[in-house]
Amino acid sequence: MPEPTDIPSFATTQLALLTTELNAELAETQLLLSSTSPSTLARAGLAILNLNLSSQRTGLGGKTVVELTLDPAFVTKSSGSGKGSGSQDLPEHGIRVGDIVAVSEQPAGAAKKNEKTGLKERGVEGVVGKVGTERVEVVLGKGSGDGKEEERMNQNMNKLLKMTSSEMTPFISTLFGHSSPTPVPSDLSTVNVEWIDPSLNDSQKDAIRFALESREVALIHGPPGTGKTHTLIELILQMLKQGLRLLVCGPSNISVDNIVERLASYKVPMIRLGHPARLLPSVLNHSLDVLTRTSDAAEIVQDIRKEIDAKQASIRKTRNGREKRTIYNELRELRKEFREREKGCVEGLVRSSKVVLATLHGAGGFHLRNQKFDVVIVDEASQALEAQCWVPLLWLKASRLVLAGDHLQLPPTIKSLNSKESKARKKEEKGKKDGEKEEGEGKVIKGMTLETTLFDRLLELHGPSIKRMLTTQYRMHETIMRFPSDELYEGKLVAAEAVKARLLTDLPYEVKETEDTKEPLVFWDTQGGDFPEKTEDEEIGKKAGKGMSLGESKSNELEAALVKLHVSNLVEAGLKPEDIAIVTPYNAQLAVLSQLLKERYPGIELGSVDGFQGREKEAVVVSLVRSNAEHEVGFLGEKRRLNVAMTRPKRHLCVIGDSDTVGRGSPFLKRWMQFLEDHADLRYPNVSDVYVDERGG
Ligand SMILES: Nc1ncnc2c1ncn2[C@@H]1O[C@H](COP(=O)(O)OP(=O)(O)OP(=O)(O)O)[C@@H](O)[C@H]1O
Repeated sequence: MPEPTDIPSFATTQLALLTTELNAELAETQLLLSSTSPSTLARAGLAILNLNLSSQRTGLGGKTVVELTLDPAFVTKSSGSGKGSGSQDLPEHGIRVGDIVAVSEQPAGAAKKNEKTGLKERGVEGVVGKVGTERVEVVLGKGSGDGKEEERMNQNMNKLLKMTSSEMTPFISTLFGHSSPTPVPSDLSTVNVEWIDPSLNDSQKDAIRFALESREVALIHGPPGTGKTHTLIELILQMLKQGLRLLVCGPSNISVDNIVERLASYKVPMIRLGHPARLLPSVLNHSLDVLTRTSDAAEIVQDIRKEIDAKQASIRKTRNGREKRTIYNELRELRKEFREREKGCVEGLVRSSKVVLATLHGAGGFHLRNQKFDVVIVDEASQALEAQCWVPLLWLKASRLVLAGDHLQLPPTIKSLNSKESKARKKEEKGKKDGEKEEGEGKVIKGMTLETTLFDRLLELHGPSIKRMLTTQYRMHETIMRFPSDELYEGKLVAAEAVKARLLTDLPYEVKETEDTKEPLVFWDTQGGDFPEKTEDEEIGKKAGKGMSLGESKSNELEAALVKLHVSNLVEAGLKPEDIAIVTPYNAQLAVLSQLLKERYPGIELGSVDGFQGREKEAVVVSLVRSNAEHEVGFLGEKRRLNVAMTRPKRHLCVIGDSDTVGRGSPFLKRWMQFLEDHADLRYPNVSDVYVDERGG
């Protein structure tokens, strides 16, 4: 077993890494805002220009909501639909509900001509509440409610840094490897559980029993399609039956909402903390903001609200100055009481709640101050920064933890991994002698990055005995599953009966049998150098700035033409474009593919591998892009990225790439290329194939 982690050193390292990361993020946004004009941002879908404030109201939680529509004076041919009534369709943009945005004054007149200098004024921050064809609604105020994410993570790491030995609970000691978790018997089949969901499979039941028996920490390892969330729902229900109080978290709002939605069907009374504009509409009824207005306890708060409204109306009727002043004084008192009662109501609601759900960051908010939970459960834990996980753990003095995730898919996205600052920091680390400490600090742990998650670290510290893996997968055809299972999951994955032999031709609508639709796995091998890659500066923020990067990227136009050929063959056979996704690791290739396909097949989904994690489709085409004489594969070399790419499809996976370049990238890639050669339906395309198609279609 590896050495226990020195806590001050861990905290010092995390603090340094978090600072580097924050600086990298700031630098990227700064660069974008200072070097890019508003109109360029708008072209990239990152801004909407020429908006007017059309209305303003008070929304949920007393937050100000502004509605923005296109200024009729600025309507251009490409935007408005000319309905005449003043409202016009907004131009194409990539702004979505839940995005954090700034509403700022647009440079006018002479300033507009000089707009190359970019948007210096950041404006008012808010969260997008609604997006319509003609209007956007923004809920003003800070996105995450209270406090910046970075500040909260830093506070927690500082707390760890200064932790005294009396504060070191057995739980924290286990999390750093200073003690081992209380052993759980390896055979749990005798543990008696009355299952609420009878359809659970054996590995899911085993994982739940394991988590129920564990005292400090349990990991539930859920490879692609194995029903990780499904398992967590049963675990939550079982823990509630045992009378435990639970805090359920995830790194993103969507990961939390996903659980709220599924728990709701079991009528579990629960509270979802978080900014209402960032929650799915289906979970709003469980949100603290709404419950504060609708629950029984809220009635007494509402009574005062009515009184305030009535008093306010009476001011308008009063001419007498003295009377007015009296009413103002009364109003002030009423408002104070309103705030106190609302606070009491909120506290009461949270205190009486057996399950509270929030993002990891949200769990550090003031609503949960001094709250005690028996177990903290974190879904998608391998997508969360470790410092994020410490927010609920330290703030709520947790003593028992369940993490669900898959450390063999992509970790959280880190911007600073290759930044200048991070390189400088590494150099500085190198200069210091091993074990050298600054006064009052821990030493910096070499080789630690923010990509190392709590899930990874715990596995490394305590070994596989602290986890249980789910092994039946409900997504992929057996042939698609084989390689990732053998390479990454010890060959343990089993395809569920219902999915293991499913083909495109078995879809509930008619798909003709062709040489493509009858194959679960197709490989177009472009080896030979006729399909070369190209290096280009990545376009900014294609599609809503997701995966926005200013670095250089790779594309491969001929390979993109092959993608188009394959897609058109599938569609010709009857497959709906909505059932097809194309994924590629390179944003520049995404742009090329988008131009080639989006207009002809609007329903098709195009995405980066990183952006497609967590998703699935009936048919997936993977464009590998790299093809060069030097056999360079760049970040294709990352196993976890390839794992995500190859485990998205249900019935059909088509890989397009140059086995000669890709196969020399790493032993893993070599084995994958060999596997495809042995098990996929192989095609060796000629450049003329795609040229013919281009002329013909
Ligand atoms: N025991 C089961 N029997 C039948 N279907 C199941 C079972 N467990 C999970 N599934 C199905 O498998 C699919 C994936 O489950 P779920 O959405 O819970 O997984 P996830 O953990 O959220 O996703 P992933 O496994 O991709 O991370 C769902 O369609 C779910 O209905």
